[in-house]
Amino acid sequence: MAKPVSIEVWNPNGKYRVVSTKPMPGTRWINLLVDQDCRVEICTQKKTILSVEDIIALIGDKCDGVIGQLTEDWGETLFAALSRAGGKAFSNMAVGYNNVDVNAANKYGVAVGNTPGVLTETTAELAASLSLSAARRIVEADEFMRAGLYDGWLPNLFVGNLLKGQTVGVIGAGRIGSAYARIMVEGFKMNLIYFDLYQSTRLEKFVTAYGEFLKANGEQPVTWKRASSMDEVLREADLISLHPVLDKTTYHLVNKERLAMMKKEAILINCSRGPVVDEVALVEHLKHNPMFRVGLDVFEDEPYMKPGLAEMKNAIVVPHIASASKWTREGMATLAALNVLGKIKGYPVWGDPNHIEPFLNENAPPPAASPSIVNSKALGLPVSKL
Ligand SMILES: NC(=O)C1=CN([C@@H]2O[C@H](COP(=O)(O)OP(=O)(O)OC[C@H]3O[C@@H](n4cnc5c(N)ncnc54)[C@H](O)[C@@H]3O)[C@@H](O)[C@H]2O)C=CC1
Ligand SMILES: O=C(O)C(=O)CO
Repeated sequence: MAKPVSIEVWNPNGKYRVVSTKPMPGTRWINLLVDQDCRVEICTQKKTILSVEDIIALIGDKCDGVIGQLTEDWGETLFAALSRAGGKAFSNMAVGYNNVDVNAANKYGVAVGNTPGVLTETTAELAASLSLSAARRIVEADEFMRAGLYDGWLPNLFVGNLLKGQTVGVIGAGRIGSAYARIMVEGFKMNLIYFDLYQSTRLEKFVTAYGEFLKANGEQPVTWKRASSMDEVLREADLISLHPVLDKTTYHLVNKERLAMMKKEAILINCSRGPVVDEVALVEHLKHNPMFRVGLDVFEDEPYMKPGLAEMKNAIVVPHIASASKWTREGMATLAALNVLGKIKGYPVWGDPNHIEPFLNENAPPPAASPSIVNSKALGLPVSKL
Protein backbone atom coordinates (compact mmCIF):
# COMPACT_ATOMS: atom_id res chain seq x y z
CA MET A 1 0.00 0.00 0.00
CA ALA A 2 1.49 3.35 -1.05
CA LYS A 3 1.77 6.01 1.63
CA PRO A 4 -0.72 8.91 1.44
CA VAL A 5 0.44 12.03 -0.41
CA SER A 6 -0.13 15.67 0.53
CA ILE A 7 -2.81 17.54 -1.43
CA GLU A 8 -4.52 20.92 -1.74
CA VAL A 9 -8.29 20.77 -2.34
CA TRP A 10 -10.50 23.19 -4.26
CA ASN A 11 -14.30 22.98 -4.21
CA PRO A 12 -14.50 20.02 -1.78
CA ASN A 13 -18.15 19.27 -2.59
CA GLY A 14 -17.67 19.08 -6.36
CA LYS A 15 -19.32 16.13 -8.10
CA TYR A 16 -16.33 15.05 -10.22
CA ARG A 17 -12.95 14.37 -8.64
CA VAL A 18 -10.04 15.63 -10.76
CA VAL A 19 -6.46 15.16 -9.57
CA SER A 20 -3.45 17.12 -10.75
CA THR A 21 -0.17 15.42 -9.93
CA LYS A 22 1.55 18.84 -9.69
CA PRO A 23 0.66 22.45 -8.91
CA MET A 24 0.44 24.20 -12.31
CA PRO A 25 0.83 27.90 -13.19
CA GLY A 26 -2.14 30.27 -13.09
CA THR A 27 -5.63 29.79 -11.66
CA ARG A 28 -7.76 29.75 -14.81
CA TRP A 29 -7.45 25.99 -15.12
CA ILE A 30 -8.68 25.53 -11.55
CA ASN A 31 -11.58 27.96 -12.01
CA LEU A 32 -12.68 26.27 -15.23
CA LEU A 33 -12.85 22.90 -13.47
CA VAL A 34 -14.52 24.26 -10.32
CA ASP A 35 -17.14 26.11 -12.41
CA GLN A 36 -18.10 22.75 -13.92
CA ASP A 37 -18.66 21.05 -10.56
CA CYS A 38 -15.24 19.46 -10.17
CA ARG A 39 -13.49 18.89 -6.87
CA VAL A 40 -9.85 19.64 -7.74
CA GLU A 41 -7.07 17.96 -5.80
CA ILE A 42 -3.53 19.15 -6.40
CA CYS A 43 -0.60 17.10 -5.16
CA THR A 44 1.70 19.36 -3.13
CA GLN A 45 4.22 16.69 -2.18
CA LYS A 46 7.80 18.07 -2.21
CA LYS A 47 9.14 15.47 -4.61
CA THR A 48 9.93 16.46 -8.18
CA ILE A 49 9.13 13.18 -9.92
CA LEU A 50 6.22 11.17 -8.54
CA SER A 51 6.49 7.39 -8.69
CA VAL A 52 3.78 5.09 -10.01
CA GLU A 53 3.06 4.19 -6.36
CA ASP A 54 2.62 7.86 -5.41
CA ILE A 55 0.18 8.37 -8.26
CA ILE A 56 -1.81 5.24 -7.40
CA ALA A 57 -2.22 6.68 -3.89
CA LEU A 58 -3.37 9.99 -5.40
CA ILE A 59 -5.91 8.30 -7.66
CA GLY A 60 -7.47 6.49 -4.72
CA ASP A 61 -10.81 4.67 -4.96
CA LYS A 62 -12.80 7.26 -6.89
CA CYS A 63 -11.25 9.51 -9.49
CA ASP A 64 -12.82 10.91 -12.67
CA GLY A 65 -9.72 12.30 -14.30
CA VAL A 66 -6.01 13.05 -13.83
CA ILE A 67 -3.75 15.80 -15.15
CA GLY A 68 -0.23 14.38 -15.22
CA GLN A 69 3.30 15.39 -16.13
CA LEU A 70 5.83 14.24 -18.73
CA THR A 71 8.13 12.94 -15.97
CA GLU A 72 5.58 10.27 -14.97
CA ASP A 73 5.32 6.75 -16.28
CA TRP A 74 1.74 6.47 -17.55
CA GLY A 75 1.51 2.82 -18.50
CA GLU A 76 -0.62 -0.25 -17.86
CA THR A 77 -0.43 0.05 -14.04
CA LEU A 78 -1.67 3.63 -13.82
CA PHE A 79 -4.37 3.31 -16.46
CA ALA A 80 -5.64 0.18 -14.73
CA ALA A 81 -5.71 2.09 -11.40
CA LEU A 82 -7.52 5.05 -12.95
CA SER A 83 -10.03 2.77 -14.62
CA ARG A 84 -10.67 0.92 -11.32
CA ALA A 85 -11.37 4.31 -9.72
CA GLY A 86 -13.96 4.99 -12.45
CA GLY A 87 -11.79 7.46 -14.41
CA LYS A 88 -11.77 7.70 -18.19
CA ALA A 89 -9.83 10.94 -18.64
CA PHE A 90 -6.11 11.71 -18.51
CA SER A 91 -4.09 14.59 -19.92
CA ASN A 92 -0.38 15.19 -20.03
CA MET A 93 0.53 18.82 -19.40
CA ALA A 94 2.80 18.63 -22.46
CA VAL A 95 2.53 18.22 -26.20
CA GLY A 96 4.96 15.27 -26.21
CA TYR A 97 3.46 12.09 -24.80
CA ASN A 98 6.26 9.53 -25.11
CA ASN A 99 5.80 8.91 -21.35
CA VAL A 100 2.32 7.56 -22.06
CA ASP A 101 1.51 4.05 -23.25
CA VAL A 102 -1.42 4.96 -25.47
CA ASN A 103 -2.22 1.29 -26.18
CA ALA A 104 -2.65 0.70 -22.45
CA ALA A 105 -4.94 3.74 -22.24
CA ASN A 106 -6.96 2.39 -25.19
CA LYS A 107 -7.30 -0.95 -23.43
CA TYR A 108 -8.96 0.76 -20.44
CA GLY A 109 -10.92 3.23 -22.57
CA VAL A 110 -9.06 6.22 -21.12
CA ALA A 111 -8.78 9.36 -23.27
CA VAL A 112 -5.24 10.77 -23.44
CA GLY A 113 -4.92 14.52 -23.87
CA ASN A 114 -1.91 16.65 -24.78
CA THR A 115 -1.30 20.38 -25.19
CA PRO A 116 -0.25 21.27 -28.75
CA GLY A 117 0.14 24.75 -30.20
CA VAL A 118 0.27 26.83 -27.04
CA LEU A 119 3.97 26.09 -26.63
CA THR A 120 5.07 26.31 -30.27
CA GLU A 121 6.54 29.82 -30.31
CA THR A 122 7.91 29.66 -26.76
CA THR A 123 9.78 26.44 -27.51
CA ALA A 124 11.03 27.75 -30.86
CA GLU A 125 12.29 30.90 -29.13
CA LEU A 126 14.33 28.82 -26.66
CA ALA A 127 15.80 26.80 -29.53
CA ALA A 128 16.71 30.12 -31.20
CA SER A 129 18.22 31.38 -27.91
CA LEU A 130 20.37 28.26 -27.62
CA SER A 131 21.38 28.66 -31.27
CA LEU A 132 22.60 32.22 -30.73
CA SER A 133 24.21 31.40 -27.38
CA ALA A 134 26.13 28.53 -28.96
CA ALA A 135 27.09 30.50 -32.09
CA ARG A 136 28.38 33.45 -30.08
CA ARG A 137 29.69 31.47 -27.08
CA ILE A 138 27.59 33.52 -24.65
CA VAL A 139 27.76 31.10 -21.71
CA GLU A 140 31.54 30.64 -21.92
CA ALA A 141 32.00 34.40 -22.15
CA ASP A 142 29.69 35.03 -19.19
CA GLU A 143 31.62 32.52 -17.05
CA PHE A 144 34.88 34.18 -18.11
CA MET A 145 33.64 37.62 -16.99
CA ARG A 146 32.34 36.39 -13.66
CA ALA A 147 35.61 34.59 -13.01
CA GLY A 148 37.38 37.99 -13.27
CA LEU A 149 39.41 36.84 -16.28
CA TYR A 150 38.63 39.76 -18.59
CA ASP A 151 41.64 42.08 -18.77
CA GLY A 152 40.94 43.86 -22.04
CA TRP A 153 39.59 43.56 -25.62
CA LEU A 154 41.47 41.13 -27.83
CA PRO A 155 41.04 40.28 -31.53
CA ASN A 156 40.73 36.58 -30.78
CA LEU A 157 38.58 36.66 -27.67
CA PHE A 158 35.51 34.38 -27.93
CA VAL A 159 35.31 34.42 -31.69
CA GLY A 160 32.17 32.55 -32.83
CA ASN A 161 30.02 31.97 -35.92
CA LEU A 162 28.08 34.50 -38.01
CA LEU A 163 24.64 33.06 -38.78
CA LYS A 164 23.63 35.41 -41.62
CA GLY A 165 23.94 33.69 -44.98
CA GLN A 166 24.66 30.27 -43.41
CA THR A 167 22.33 27.28 -43.64
CA VAL A 168 19.94 26.28 -40.87
CA GLY A 169 18.86 22.64 -40.88
CA VAL A 170 15.63 21.53 -39.25
CA ILE A 171 14.87 17.87 -38.52
CA GLY A 172 11.14 17.54 -37.86
CA ALA A 173 9.47 20.57 -39.43
CA GLY A 174 6.15 20.27 -37.60
CA ARG A 175 4.68 23.07 -35.47
CA ILE A 176 7.82 23.86 -33.44
CA GLY A 177 10.39 23.03 -36.12
CA SER A 178 8.61 25.32 -38.61
CA ALA A 179 8.32 28.16 -36.08
CA TYR A 180 12.04 27.84 -35.32
CA ALA A 181 12.89 27.80 -39.04
CA ARG A 182 10.88 31.00 -39.58
CA ILE A 183 12.70 32.77 -36.72
CA MET A 184 16.13 31.81 -38.03
CA VAL A 185 15.32 32.55 -41.68
CA GLU A 186 13.56 35.87 -41.09
CA GLY A 187 15.65 37.06 -38.16
CA PHE A 188 19.09 36.02 -39.34
CA LYS A 189 18.63 35.63 -43.09
CA MET A 190 19.73 32.02 -43.03
CA ASN A 191 18.99 29.59 -45.85
CA LEU A 192 16.85 26.60 -44.89
CA ILE A 193 17.24 22.88 -45.44
CA TYR A 194 14.75 20.62 -43.69
CA PHE A 195 13.88 16.96 -43.34
CA ASP A 196 10.47 15.68 -42.32
CA LEU A 197 8.34 12.71 -43.31
CA TYR A 198 5.85 15.24 -44.69
CA GLN A 199 6.26 18.28 -46.89
CA SER A 200 5.89 21.60 -45.06
CA THR A 201 4.27 23.65 -47.81
CA ARG A 202 3.47 26.60 -45.56
CA LEU A 203 7.07 26.87 -44.46
CA GLU A 204 8.33 26.63 -48.04
CA LYS A 205 5.91 29.38 -49.12
CA PHE A 206 7.06 31.57 -46.24
CA VAL A 207 10.74 31.30 -47.17
CA THR A 208 9.96 31.84 -50.87
CA ALA A 209 7.97 35.01 -50.10
CA TYR A 210 10.64 36.32 -47.73
CA GLY A 211 13.33 35.62 -50.33
CA GLU A 212 11.34 37.62 -52.90
CA PHE A 213 10.95 40.46 -50.42
CA LEU A 214 14.71 40.55 -49.79
CA LYS A 215 15.44 40.46 -53.50
CA ALA A 216 13.02 43.32 -54.18
CA ASN A 217 14.94 45.30 -51.59
CA GLY A 218 18.28 44.64 -53.22
CA GLU A 219 19.39 42.01 -50.69
CA GLN A 220 20.59 38.47 -51.17
CA PRO A 221 17.44 36.27 -51.14
CA VAL A 222 17.11 33.36 -48.69
CA THR A 223 16.49 29.87 -50.10
CA TRP A 224 14.89 26.62 -48.96
CA LYS A 225 15.37 22.94 -49.75
CA ARG A 226 13.44 19.88 -48.62
CA ALA A 227 16.10 17.21 -48.12
CA SER A 228 15.41 13.67 -49.27
CA SER A 229 17.26 12.26 -46.24
CA MET A 230 18.26 13.40 -42.81
CA ASP A 231 21.93 12.81 -43.70
CA GLU A 232 21.69 15.48 -46.40
CA VAL A 233 20.70 18.01 -43.73
CA LEU A 234 23.53 16.92 -41.46
CA ARG A 235 26.13 17.28 -44.22
CA GLU A 236 24.94 20.64 -45.54
CA ALA A 237 23.75 22.66 -42.56
CA ASP A 238 25.85 24.92 -40.33
CA LEU A 239 23.25 24.95 -37.55
CA ILE A 240 20.90 22.00 -36.98
CA SER A 241 17.89 21.92 -34.68
CA LEU A 242 16.00 18.74 -33.75
CA HIS A 243 12.21 18.93 -33.42
CA PRO A 244 10.73 15.47 -34.15
CA VAL A 245 8.48 13.50 -31.81
CA LEU A 246 10.27 10.78 -29.83
CA ASP A 247 9.23 7.32 -30.98
CA LYS A 248 10.95 4.13 -32.16
CA THR A 249 11.94 5.79 -35.45
CA THR A 250 13.63 8.79 -33.82
CA TYR A 251 15.43 7.06 -30.93
CA HIS A 252 19.18 7.86 -31.33
CA LEU A 253 18.44 9.53 -34.64
CA VAL A 254 21.68 11.44 -34.09
CA ASN A 255 24.31 8.81 -33.35
CA LYS A 256 28.09 8.46 -33.70
CA GLU A 257 27.99 7.96 -37.48
CA ARG A 258 25.67 10.89 -38.03
CA LEU A 259 27.67 13.22 -35.78
CA ALA A 260 30.69 12.39 -37.94
CA MET A 261 28.78 13.56 -41.04
CA MET A 262 28.30 17.05 -39.65
CA LYS A 263 30.64 19.96 -40.35
CA LYS A 264 33.46 20.29 -37.81
CA GLU A 265 32.20 23.73 -36.77
CA ALA A 266 28.50 22.91 -36.86
CA ILE A 267 26.06 23.67 -34.05
CA LEU A 268 23.48 21.12 -32.90
CA ILE A 269 20.40 22.11 -30.88
CA ASN A 270 18.04 19.67 -29.17
CA CYS A 271 14.76 20.91 -27.70
CA SER A 272 12.79 17.76 -28.60
CA ARG A 273 13.51 14.76 -26.36
CA GLY A 274 16.86 13.59 -24.98
CA PRO A 275 16.88 10.07 -26.47
CA VAL A 276 16.72 11.52 -30.00
CA VAL A 277 20.49 12.00 -29.52
CA ASP A 278 22.94 9.30 -28.42
CA GLU A 279 24.36 11.38 -25.58
CA VAL A 280 27.41 9.16 -24.94
CA ALA A 281 28.41 9.52 -28.59
CA LEU A 282 27.76 13.25 -28.36
CA VAL A 283 30.13 13.67 -25.39
CA GLU A 284 32.87 11.83 -27.33
CA HIS A 285 32.23 14.00 -30.39
CA LEU A 286 32.41 17.20 -28.33
CA LYS A 287 35.72 16.06 -26.81
CA HIS A 288 37.33 15.43 -30.18
CA ASN A 289 35.81 18.42 -32.00
CA PRO A 290 36.26 21.54 -29.87
CA MET A 291 34.78 23.81 -32.55
CA PHE A 292 31.56 21.75 -32.67
CA ARG A 293 28.96 23.15 -30.29
CA VAL A 294 25.65 21.99 -28.85
CA GLY A 295 22.72 23.58 -27.06
CA LEU A 296 20.66 21.06 -25.11
CA ASP A 297 17.35 21.53 -23.32
CA VAL A 298 16.68 17.78 -22.98
CA PHE A 299 18.78 14.79 -21.92
CA GLU A 300 18.74 11.09 -22.45
CA ASP A 301 18.33 10.15 -18.76
CA GLU A 302 16.64 13.23 -17.35
CA PRO A 303 17.31 14.69 -14.86
CA TYR A 304 20.84 13.31 -15.28
CA MET A 305 23.50 14.10 -17.86
CA LYS A 306 25.81 11.45 -19.29
CA PRO A 307 29.30 11.50 -17.73
CA GLY A 308 31.53 14.20 -19.16
CA LEU A 309 28.81 16.43 -20.63
CA ALA A 310 28.82 18.96 -17.78
CA GLU A 311 32.57 19.51 -18.23
CA MET A 312 32.36 20.31 -21.94
CA LYS A 313 32.91 24.02 -22.67
CA ASN A 314 31.37 23.56 -26.11
CA ALA A 315 28.02 22.47 -24.65
CA ILE A 316 25.26 24.71 -23.31
CA VAL A 317 22.85 22.84 -21.07
CA VAL A 318 19.53 24.05 -19.64
CA PRO A 319 16.98 22.04 -17.60
CA HIS A 320 14.09 21.30 -20.00
CA ILE A 321 12.75 24.86 -19.95
CA ALA A 322 11.88 25.31 -23.62
CA SER A 323 8.15 25.81 -22.94
CA ALA A 324 8.73 27.86 -19.80
CA SER A 325 7.09 31.21 -20.54
CA LYS A 326 4.28 32.29 -18.21
CA TRP A 327 1.70 32.56 -21.00
CA THR A 328 2.57 29.14 -22.37
CA ARG A 329 2.68 27.30 -19.07
CA GLU A 330 -0.67 28.78 -18.00
CA GLY A 331 -2.08 27.85 -21.39
CA MET A 332 -0.74 24.30 -21.12
CA ALA A 333 -2.46 23.95 -17.74
CA THR A 334 -5.70 25.25 -19.25
CA LEU A 335 -5.59 22.86 -22.21
CA ALA A 336 -4.77 19.89 -20.00
CA ALA A 337 -7.63 20.71 -17.62
CA LEU A 338 -10.06 21.19 -20.52
CA ASN A 339 -9.01 17.86 -22.07
CA VAL A 340 -9.95 16.09 -18.84
CA LEU A 341 -13.09 18.15 -18.28
CA GLY A 342 -14.31 17.59 -21.84
CA LYS A 343 -14.09 13.81 -21.47
CA ILE A 344 -15.77 13.84 -18.07
CA LYS A 345 -18.63 15.96 -19.42
CA GLY A 346 -18.99 13.85 -22.56
CA TYR A 347 -18.03 16.73 -24.89
CA PRO A 348 -16.73 15.95 -28.39
CA VAL A 349 -13.09 16.43 -29.37
CA TRP A 350 -11.99 19.70 -31.00
CA GLY A 351 -11.68 19.29 -34.77
CA ASP A 352 -8.26 20.90 -35.26
CA PRO A 353 -5.72 20.57 -32.45
CA ASN A 354 -3.45 22.99 -34.34
CA HIS A 355 -5.93 25.83 -33.71
CA ILE A 356 -6.59 25.87 -30.02
CA GLU A 357 -6.85 29.71 -29.62
CA PRO A 358 -10.57 29.69 -28.61
CA PHE A 359 -9.62 27.71 -25.49
CA LEU A 360 -7.02 30.29 -24.48
CA ASN A 361 -9.22 33.39 -24.73
CA GLU A 362 -9.59 34.49 -21.11
CA ASN A 363 -12.49 36.81 -21.95
CA ALA A 364 -14.85 34.14 -23.21
CA PRO A 365 -15.94 30.71 -21.99
CA PRO A 366 -14.04 27.92 -23.75
CA PRO A 367 -15.78 25.80 -26.40
CA ALA A 368 -17.58 22.70 -25.10
CA ALA A 369 -14.91 20.32 -26.44
CA SER A 370 -11.66 18.64 -25.43
CA PRO A 371 -8.86 20.60 -27.17
CA SER A 372 -6.62 17.63 -28.06
CA ILE A 373 -7.14 13.91 -27.43
CA VAL A 374 -4.45 11.81 -29.12
CA ASN A 375 -6.39 8.53 -29.05
CA SER A 376 -9.79 9.98 -30.02
CA LYS A 377 -9.98 7.82 -33.17
CA ALA A 378 -9.06 4.61 -31.33
CA LEU A 379 -11.76 5.34 -28.74
CA GLY A 380 -14.28 6.41 -31.37
CA LEU A 381 -14.88 9.78 -29.70
CA PRO A 382 -17.12 12.24 -31.57
CA VAL A 383 -15.55 15.29 -33.23
CA SER A 384 -16.83 18.79 -32.50
CA LYS A 385 -18.63 20.61 -35.31
CA LEU A 386 -17.92 24.03 -33.73
N1 LIG B 1 11.88 20.78 -24.74
C1 LIG B 1 10.62 21.08 -24.50
O1 LIG B 1 10.28 21.66 -23.48
C2 LIG B 1 9.60 20.74 -25.50
C3 LIG B 1 9.74 19.64 -26.30
N2 LIG B 1 8.79 19.32 -27.21
C4 LIG B 1 9.01 18.16 -28.08
O2 LIG B 1 8.86 18.59 -29.43
C5 LIG B 1 8.13 17.61 -30.15
C6 LIG B 1 7.50 18.22 -31.38
O3 LIG B 1 6.42 19.05 -31.02
P1 LIG B 1 5.48 19.70 -32.17
O4 LIG B 1 6.31 20.46 -33.14
O5 LIG B 1 4.38 20.39 -31.49
O6 LIG B 1 4.96 18.37 -32.86
P2 LIG B 1 4.56 18.12 -34.38
O7 LIG B 1 3.84 16.83 -34.39
O8 LIG B 1 3.88 19.33 -34.94
O9 LIG B 1 5.97 17.97 -35.12
C7 LIG B 1 6.74 16.82 -35.09
C8 LIG B 1 7.27 16.58 -36.49
O10 LIG B 1 8.21 15.52 -36.44
C9 LIG B 1 8.09 14.83 -37.67
N3 LIG B 1 8.71 13.51 -37.59
C10 LIG B 1 8.23 12.39 -37.02
N4 LIG B 1 9.11 11.37 -37.19
C11 LIG B 1 10.16 11.89 -37.88
C12 LIG B 1 11.36 11.35 -38.36
N5 LIG B 1 11.66 10.05 -38.19
N6 LIG B 1 12.21 12.16 -39.03
C13 LIG B 1 11.91 13.45 -39.24
N7 LIG B 1 10.76 14.02 -38.81
C14 LIG B 1 9.91 13.25 -38.14
C15 LIG B 1 6.58 14.78 -37.91
O11 LIG B 1 6.26 14.48 -39.24
C16 LIG B 1 6.19 16.18 -37.48
O12 LIG B 1 6.16 17.09 -38.57
C17 LIG B 1 7.16 17.05 -29.10
O13 LIG B 1 6.72 15.76 -29.44
C18 LIG B 1 7.98 17.07 -27.83
O14 LIG B 1 8.62 15.83 -27.65
C19 LIG B 1 7.67 20.07 -27.34
C20 LIG B 1 7.47 21.17 -26.57
C21 LIG B 1 8.41 21.59 -25.57
O1 LIG C 1 5.34 19.82 -23.99
C1 LIG C 1 6.35 19.10 -24.01
O2 LIG C 1 6.43 18.09 -24.72
C2 LIG C 1 7.49 19.43 -23.15
O3 LIG C 1 8.53 18.87 -23.26
C3 LIG C 1 7.34 20.47 -22.13
O4 LIG C 1 6.69 21.55 -22.55
